[in-house]
Amino acid sequence: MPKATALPPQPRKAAGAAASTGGQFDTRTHSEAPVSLAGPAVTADNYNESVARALSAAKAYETTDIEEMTDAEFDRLQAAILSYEEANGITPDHGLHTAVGHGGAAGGDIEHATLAGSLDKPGEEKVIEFAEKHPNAVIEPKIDGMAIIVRYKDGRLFSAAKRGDGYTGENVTEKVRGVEGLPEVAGDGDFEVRGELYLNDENLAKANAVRASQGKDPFKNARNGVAGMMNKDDSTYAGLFNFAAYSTTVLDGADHLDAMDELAGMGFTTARSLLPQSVLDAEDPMSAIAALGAERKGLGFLMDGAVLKVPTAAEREELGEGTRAPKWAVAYKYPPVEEPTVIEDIEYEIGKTGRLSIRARYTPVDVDGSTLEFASLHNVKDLLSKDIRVGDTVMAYKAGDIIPQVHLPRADLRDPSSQPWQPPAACPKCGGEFDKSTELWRCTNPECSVSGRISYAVSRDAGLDIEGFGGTTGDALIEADLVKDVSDIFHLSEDQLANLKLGTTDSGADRVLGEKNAQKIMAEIEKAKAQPLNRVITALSMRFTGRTFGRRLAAQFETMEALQGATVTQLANVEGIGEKKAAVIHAELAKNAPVIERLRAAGVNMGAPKPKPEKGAKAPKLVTADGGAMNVVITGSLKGSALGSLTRTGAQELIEANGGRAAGSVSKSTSLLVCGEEGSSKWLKAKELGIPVVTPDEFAKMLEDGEA
Ligand SMILES: NC(=O)c1ccc[n+]([C@@H]2O[C@H](COP(=O)([O-])OP(=O)(O)OC[C@H]3O[C@@H](n4cnc5c(N)ncnc54)[C@H](O)[C@@H]3O)[C@@H](O)[C@H]2O)c1
Ligand SMILES: [Zn+2]
Repeated sequence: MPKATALPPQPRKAAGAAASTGGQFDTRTHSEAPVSLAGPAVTADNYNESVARALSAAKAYETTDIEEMTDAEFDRLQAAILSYEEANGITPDHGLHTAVGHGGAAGGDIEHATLAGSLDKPGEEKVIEFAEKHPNAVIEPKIDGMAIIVRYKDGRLFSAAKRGDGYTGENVTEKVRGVEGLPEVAGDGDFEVRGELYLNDENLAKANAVRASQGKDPFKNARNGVAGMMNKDDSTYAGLFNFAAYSTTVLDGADHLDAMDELAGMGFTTARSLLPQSVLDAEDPMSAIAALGAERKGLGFLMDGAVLKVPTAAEREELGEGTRAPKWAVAYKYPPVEEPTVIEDIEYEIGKTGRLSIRARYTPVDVDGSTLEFASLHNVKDLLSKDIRVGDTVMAYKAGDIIPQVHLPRADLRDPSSQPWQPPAACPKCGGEFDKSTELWRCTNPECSVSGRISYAVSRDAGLDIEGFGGTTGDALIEADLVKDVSDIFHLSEDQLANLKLGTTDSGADRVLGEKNAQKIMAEIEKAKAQPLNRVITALSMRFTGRTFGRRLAAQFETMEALQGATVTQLANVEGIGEKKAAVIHAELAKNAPVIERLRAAGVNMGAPKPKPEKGAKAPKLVTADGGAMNVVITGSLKGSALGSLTRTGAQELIEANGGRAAGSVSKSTSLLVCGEEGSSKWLKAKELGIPVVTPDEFAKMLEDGEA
């Protein structure tokens, strides 16, 4: 079971960022040493098993959409195997380091004219060395998909094959006809084009829509998508690929750049044409590589590296081919954008708006240049559907390069005794109940969050009755720190409201409250300044000053000043309050003095002493024969009656303004029941106790005529 950890308040984030995740956590990265999941070194004990694991992963990688490990994990495992073999003089025959495909690919029925090899990825130092040795080398994007070798005969697409084992490959001709960037007709000659079959974001989305319609999980990424789609016998994904060429025999003996231009002229997409080219500076090749890498996000397709190539045919000939890759090119692979790590805890926080945010804390891990430690987990539903558990191995990545996320819990690495995560039963901050009506759970305790307090303060029934202030608008004001307590409402400017950011539109523009709405709310705020004192007291959201006590305190002290000056004993004498509550209210009043002062400064009603009844003035209407206040209970709907415009609190205020006392339930001490529904439980009780019952209309008349 994950333990619930209530966090100390976190530094604020921009409202937009918080809104996009529903999260409140500070997601800054962290500087502890990252974890490496390289696994144990390869030893005599695990050598065979390590090779088998690598071969199995390579096979799955080549022929299915299943990724048994990440590329970085695979590369580390392969390097560990190689170094064990070198240290022990082993000459392996498993094919993991030879030809292509890391032993994963089988040959096929199409023979390649020349070796369809891989690319050497020698690491930064060797890449720099290569650039220094070949100052005329060009740089181009390395697209992450699947290599295909396409042959044209008389200018018509004749065959297409996978790379296979480097010598022969599977025939995929019919699968690639009609693919974007790969024309069916090109000139009139015989030639070969090699290039990458890949998925841009648009085609990945389309392919995933196909999968969704078949009830299948989406592809994990575009690379796995291509492998999975090429493996299918059906034509479900026909046309949903992209193609970009990176080598050709179309111009015999020509410079690489000319050959690529020629292809582009024939209607091919070339790898070079996909990205604005940076020029390779032999003195500082890494800066050009970094510049190309900086374009990675927002490209709309996967690019996993940069390729440095010697462009002239003569030099290529001279340098020749290695056993698995040409010697005239090298690739630099960009650091992975996600890394595996282990979830250590699932943590909760209740934000200012009362929303539950959930995040995972995991073993710190280096991803694309920063160390990550936390991931936003969105909402309860999302977390349950992903089935992420404490102890799980997950992939950590940066979403939009700011807010880290995790995905893909690895069921195969899961401790068999691990338990599914359980959402918290109650608010971890106050123990209150959750409102689960939307995906972002919210604590319903008004005292638990700023938002809870503010929505209570502006509510029509209990508070200052300010319309248009709840929901999104209220939350946005709170997120933007424009409203921290009720007094801030009365110091808002029309400009602040008009420019309040409520979210973003579909096209990414800011959605603001706007002038018209701002004017309406300003008018509501102005009107609220005249609300009766009892509502102002209640709107302060102090403990024990809800509707009923708000009214009793207002009736007793008449002005805010008098209430603030009241001693604990004076407060305790108010009906129903008593010593204990009085001490709390006294302390709350002192604590809220600055808020009250700001309300006063804004012109909010602070009450006025009641004028002494003049001689001959009418006596209050709701008094008993012995001069005490009548206990009046109002129940049922007031709609359609003479009291129809009143809320429950409004009706209770009316009773008290007429000298009565509003009560909630019928008992022996009830003097009168106002009830429009014969036969209701209160009506029956009143009849049973012999208490007079009047309809709302009769009651309104009573107050007019003074016939109580
Ligand atoms: N996750 C796994 O389980 C798993 C298993 C096996 C291999 N792999 C990954 O596969 C990769 C190894 O495959 P590889 O040997 O084919 O190397 P590679 O795919 O990294 O590089 C060679 C390929 O790059 C492609 N390419 C893209 N743009 C190019 C351009 N502009 N010019 C030239 N070539 C371009 C070509 O298809 C070429 O065949 C490694 O990254 C490894 O991590 C992963
Ligand atoms: Zn709470």
